[in-house]
Amino acid sequence: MLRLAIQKSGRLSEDSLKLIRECGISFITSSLKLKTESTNFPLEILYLRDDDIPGYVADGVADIGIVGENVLVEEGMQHLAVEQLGFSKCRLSLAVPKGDPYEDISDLQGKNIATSYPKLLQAYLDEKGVQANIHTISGSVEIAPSIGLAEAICDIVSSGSTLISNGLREVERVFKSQAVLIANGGLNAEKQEILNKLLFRIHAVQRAQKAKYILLNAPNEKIAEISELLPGAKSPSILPLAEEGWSSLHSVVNEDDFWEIIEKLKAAGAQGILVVPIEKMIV
Ligand SMILES: Nc1ncnc2c1ncn2[C@@H]1O[C@H](COP(=O)(O)OP(=O)(O)OP(=O)(O)O)[C@@H](O)[C@H]1O
Ligand SMILES: O=P(O)(O)OC[C@H]1O[C@H](OP(=O)(O)OP(=O)(O)O)[C@H](O)[C@@H]1O
Ligand SMILES: [Mg+2]
Repeated sequence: MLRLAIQKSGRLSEDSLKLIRECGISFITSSLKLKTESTNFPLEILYLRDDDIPGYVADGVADIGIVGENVLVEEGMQHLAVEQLGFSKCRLSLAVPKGDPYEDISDLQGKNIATSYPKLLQAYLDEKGVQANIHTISGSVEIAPSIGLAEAICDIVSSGSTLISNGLREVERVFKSQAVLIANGGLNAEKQEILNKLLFRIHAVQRAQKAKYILLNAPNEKIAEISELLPGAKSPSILPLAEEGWSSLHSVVNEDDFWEIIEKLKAAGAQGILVVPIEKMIV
């Protein structure tokens, strides 16, 4: 049985559980139970505070975990990282009160900065050759300037709405983060095999998230031109339609460029274009 540590409640929780479920792994959740076993995969899930996850994985209390890269690097545990998971994307940024005449990082020389990430911030300031006083606080960092605790803050930003609500302006991006899967380096062969199976499923889910299945109708004389626009997994499937002289083409397109491809397909004579999500994708 492999032990997975995930955040009990917070910004990582929902998507961590969603990923495990999309891998076809079933388990029963209850807000009171801090440990559950999957009913169809050799996995036990521990629900923890995110800050504790890297330490537990390093000590072998948990075998694997899901945590933000910001926490992992802050705790000096980046060697545990297995791979990025593509959710809980955010950045660690410096911000000052919006009326502050900030021009560049040298304006923070000798200032007080409140943060929950003193090591990441110190590394950034060192790199820029700036000396400042770092005040470590564990939460509600955005309040610090308005209560006279610091002239600037360094905290997690995603949409930026918390900064705006607190009259702050983002001035420097210190670190880019997303959720990452971490693992203990000394897993035995049995646990490593379970992890490999889990990774195989995660990759199938991730590939599917980036891809769309596309179906369209085209006159036969346009098939070659349209096929060129549809790289697909190999090459498009072509099926004859009941109507003479027409075919249906099926393929896979990348989410990032499908709008552009669709414009080109229409211009090339494609009709009845359908784009549908893919649940799993194995190559
Ligand atoms: N607004 C956000 N958007 C996207 N990701 C975020 C956001 N805020 C934080 N994160 C990411 O999610 C992780 C967990 O954030 P959260 O705010 O839930 O942590 P926390 O309050 O320290 O939780 P815990 O109670 O488990 O200690 C952060 O370390 C960061 O990687
Ligand atoms: O840029 P935004 O989209 O506004 O997000 C940023 C906020 O999100 C996180 O806090 P969260 O809401 O998770 O609360 P917390 O302080 O309890 O961690 C983070 O600490 C910021 O305060
Ligand atoms: Mg925390």
